[in-house]
Amino acid sequence: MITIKNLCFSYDDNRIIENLNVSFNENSINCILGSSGSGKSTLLNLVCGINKNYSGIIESKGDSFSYVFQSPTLIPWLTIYENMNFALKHVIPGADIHKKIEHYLNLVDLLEYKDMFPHELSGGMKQRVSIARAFAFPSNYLLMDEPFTGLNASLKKSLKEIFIKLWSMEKKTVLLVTHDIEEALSLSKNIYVIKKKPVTELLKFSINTPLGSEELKLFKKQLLHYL
Ligand SMILES: Nc1ncnc2c1ncn2[C@@H]1O[C@H](COP(=O)(O)OP(=O)(O)OP(=O)(O)O)[C@@H](O)[C@H]1O
Repeated sequence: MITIKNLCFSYDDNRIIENLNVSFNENSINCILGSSGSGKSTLLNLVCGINKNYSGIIESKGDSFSYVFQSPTLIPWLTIYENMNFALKHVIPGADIHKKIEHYLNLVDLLEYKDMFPHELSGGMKQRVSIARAFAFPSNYLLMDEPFTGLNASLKKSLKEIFIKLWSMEKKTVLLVTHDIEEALSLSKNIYVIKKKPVTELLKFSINTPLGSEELKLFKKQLLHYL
């Protein structure tokens, strides 16, 4: 569970978050939806401790995080296998690491590419490595910042399927930020909408039963109102 109490944060005079109270469901996918510049990445950076000068309380049990960003952050001079190894070598015992890397690369259908370098892979393949690395890392939380943005529709669909497959096998508490309503609806039952800047509240929508097409249209219209 991630719980945020009375959180305030500014970049100099630019107030981004003002007295925010929110908690996110454990072992579920929580999508944070907001327009560009509304403070989504800032909030993720606060949760994982990159942004430090805040007031208020951010509680997260376990405090270990994996990340997937919009552009895959792979080290160019290391192979795919070595990139995985680099991220995991301090947190996974030496005897287990080889099996673990191969297991996760296999899950994202990239085992045969393990000795290639990032520049030899497509954008979608590199993002699959990022997803494999994020799940291989022994963390409680997975923070995803626009992980499917900028990819074409079929690539986006297959990456989302891979993400859901790994998450269903090993549930982590996911905070995924996006400005894409369709993406949020396709990934999560828990959608938190940033209404405006500064962020004073996240409007929570829980979708527990599948929506009919008319309900869905209405719901999207309601969400668009905030974006
Ligand atoms: N390191 C920084 N220093 C100063 N201002 C920043 C910094 N990072 C972000 N900002 C400002 O904070 C505000 C929120 O930025 P943030 O990146 O959190 O928004 P976002 O919702 O993630 O946007 P996008 O969807 O475009 O990535 C913006 O006005 C931005 O200019």
